[in-house]
Order: sequence, then C-alpha cells, then structure tokens
Amino acid sequence: MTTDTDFAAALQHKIDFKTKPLGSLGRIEDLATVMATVQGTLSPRMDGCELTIFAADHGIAAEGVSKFPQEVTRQMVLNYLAGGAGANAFARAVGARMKVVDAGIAGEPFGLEGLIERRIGAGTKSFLHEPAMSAEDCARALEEGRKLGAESPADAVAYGEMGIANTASAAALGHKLTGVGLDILVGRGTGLDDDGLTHKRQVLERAAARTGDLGPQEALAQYGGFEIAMMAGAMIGAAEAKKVIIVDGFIATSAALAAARIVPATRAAMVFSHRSEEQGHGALLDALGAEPLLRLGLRLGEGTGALLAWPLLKAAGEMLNTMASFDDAGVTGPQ
Ligand SMILES: O=C(O)c1ccc[n+]([C@@H]2O[C@H](COP(=O)([O-])O)[C@@H](O)[C@H]2O)c1
Ligand SMILES: Cc1cc2nc[nH]c2cc1C
Repeated sequence: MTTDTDFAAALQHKIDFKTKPLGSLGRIEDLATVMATVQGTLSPRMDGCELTIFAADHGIAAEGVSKFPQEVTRQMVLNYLAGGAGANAFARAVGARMKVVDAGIAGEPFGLEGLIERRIGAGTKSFLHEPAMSAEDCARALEEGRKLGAESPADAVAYGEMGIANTASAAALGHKLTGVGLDILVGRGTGLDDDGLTHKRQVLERAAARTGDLGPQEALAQYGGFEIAMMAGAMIGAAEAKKVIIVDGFIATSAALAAARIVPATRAAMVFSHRSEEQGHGALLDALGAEPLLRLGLRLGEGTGALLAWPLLKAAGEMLNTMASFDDAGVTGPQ
C-alpha cells in the first residue's frame, strides 16, 4: 500500500464487495473503517476488549454539587473489586476484562490486591477557589495514563470513571475547552433536583469566572480531576499504540475532548459508544464531531455504555475478516 489514499480505496473496496447491497451495514461499516485505519491493515484484529475504570475524588464535592456524598467513590471501588457493580455485570455479559485504577481517591491508599494504585493525590482541591491540581500533577496524571493506555494487550480499550462530583468537573472543563455555556453543559449528574441544579450552575459560573482563556492542559489542571486527566492520558497512549478507543458517557467525553486537544491525532482512534442522558453530553459530542452509536438513556458512567458497544465493534471486525465477497460466494453483484 503506497499512500493513505490507496489504503482508504482498498478498504472501501473490501467493504463494498462483501455480499450485501452497497452501504447496507450502515454504522458497522464505519466502525470497520475506523478499526482498519487505526491498525493500518485491511484485516484488523478485534479479539479482546479491556475496560479500565479510573476512580478519583473531587474537592468541588464540598460545594454541594452532587446528590451523593464523597465516600461513595471509595465504596464503589470496593464494589468493582467484589464484582458487584453495573460495569462488572456488563463486562461479564460482553466478555470484556476489567481493571480498576485509583487515580486519587480521598483518604489513605487502599493497599488492596487487584487495585492498580496510581494516586496523584488524595482528591483534587476545590476548583471554586483554586486550581484543582498543579500543572506538575496534571502532567503526571497524563503520563501515568499514557503508560497504561500503551501497555494494554487489548485490541479495543474502553475507559470508564467513578468520582463523586465529576460531572461538575467535566462541565467546567468542557466549558473552558469549547466555550459552550454552562447553562447547556451543567446537568443533574447523579440526580440533583431543580434547586440542586440551580446551585450547581451558580457554583460553576463563579468557578469559571476565576480564570480567562486557557490552553487544553491548563484547563485540565484548573478544572479536571485526576481520573479525567489520567483517562485523557490513557486515550493518548492507546491511540499511539494503535488501539481503538471506545468512549463512554459525559465525563469520558470531556476526557476525550481534552486528549484530542492536547494530541489531535488521538481523535481518529475514538469511537463514541452512546449518548448519555446527562444534559451537556450532546454539546461535547458535537465539539468532537462525534455521532454516538447508541442512545439507551444511560447515565451511570463506569464505562457501562462503552461495554455495550463492544459487540458492535466485534461484529464489524467479523464483517471485515470473515464475511464473503461476491466473488468468494459466487453471488451476482449489483446491476
Ligand atoms: O457517564 C455519564 O454520562 C454520567 C452521567 C451522570 C453521572 N455519572 C456518574 O455519576 C458520578 C458523577 O455524578 P455527580 O452527580 O456526583 O457529579 C460519577 O461517578 C459518574 O460516573 C456518569
Ligand atoms: C451508586 C453510584 C454508582 C456509580 N457509578 C458511577 N457513578 C456512580 C455514582 C453512584 C452514586
């Protein structure tokens, strides 16, 4: 294959001459195109999917912006390790492996076997008053994530997150990265009522006014979380290692946006699993030019939506690798 154009033409030819009317596998054809292009082969492997959940706490939780208390982050990590969370159930259902990373949960380290400890700190600072993390800690989180993304043995990597108040962080980060208004980006998260939503918007308006225009990594340090920064780094590392990245919901998409702004080539390795019920998700997807595969009313996070998209990728791989062409099968082509 001499040029990218030759490769794209050969790939399109392979897809078009499968035993089907032209274009009749719709978005599955798009997925096949992404995976072949990411791996640089007309016969990409799509054997294994690995979910990594990044967990961390957020200083902004102290401002009453979530329906749940901060200790739930720590408790849910124990739930993941025990196999009892939604992500565990879905990972079993679709045959994905699962890893959990402590990127910076409040309190002491767990010291538990089976948990990957990459703690940048014991939770971020409240970005209402000061940067969530220092520039150095942001760079460390990105680098730790990059290594994790690059070393995964899977063909497709799904990333999930757990962090009480991280929809506030994702909204503020998304606002600084895109300029979209907080009235659009701030949503109910884990289930705030109308008063809670109004309060969350007010807190975030004040927090956003603390800074002016920011570069992507500055915005990540000012308003991000350790799990968001580490996930952004993992996406950068996974793309460099030619893996397909399955992007989950609102918070994961804020990380994807940061990753694509920091290293633009990362965007081409991403597929977008679903459109979350969280209000601002559509605007972040639009900023990435992304059309998600599913719309199921999900708003859990943990990578649950990404896991549900994995069978679609696997099907796209089988289509490209094992479905017969008109020639193979002796089927008459279009008139
Ligand atoms: O993925 C999403 O679109 C999503 C939407 C709303 C909430 N969440 C999850 O809920 C938590 C954040 O909600 P909150 O209200 O505490 O900011 C965090 O652990 C996320 O995984 C996730
Ligand atoms: C129980 C619970 C589970 C979660 N999983 C991801 N975010 C979550 C938030 C809560 C509150």
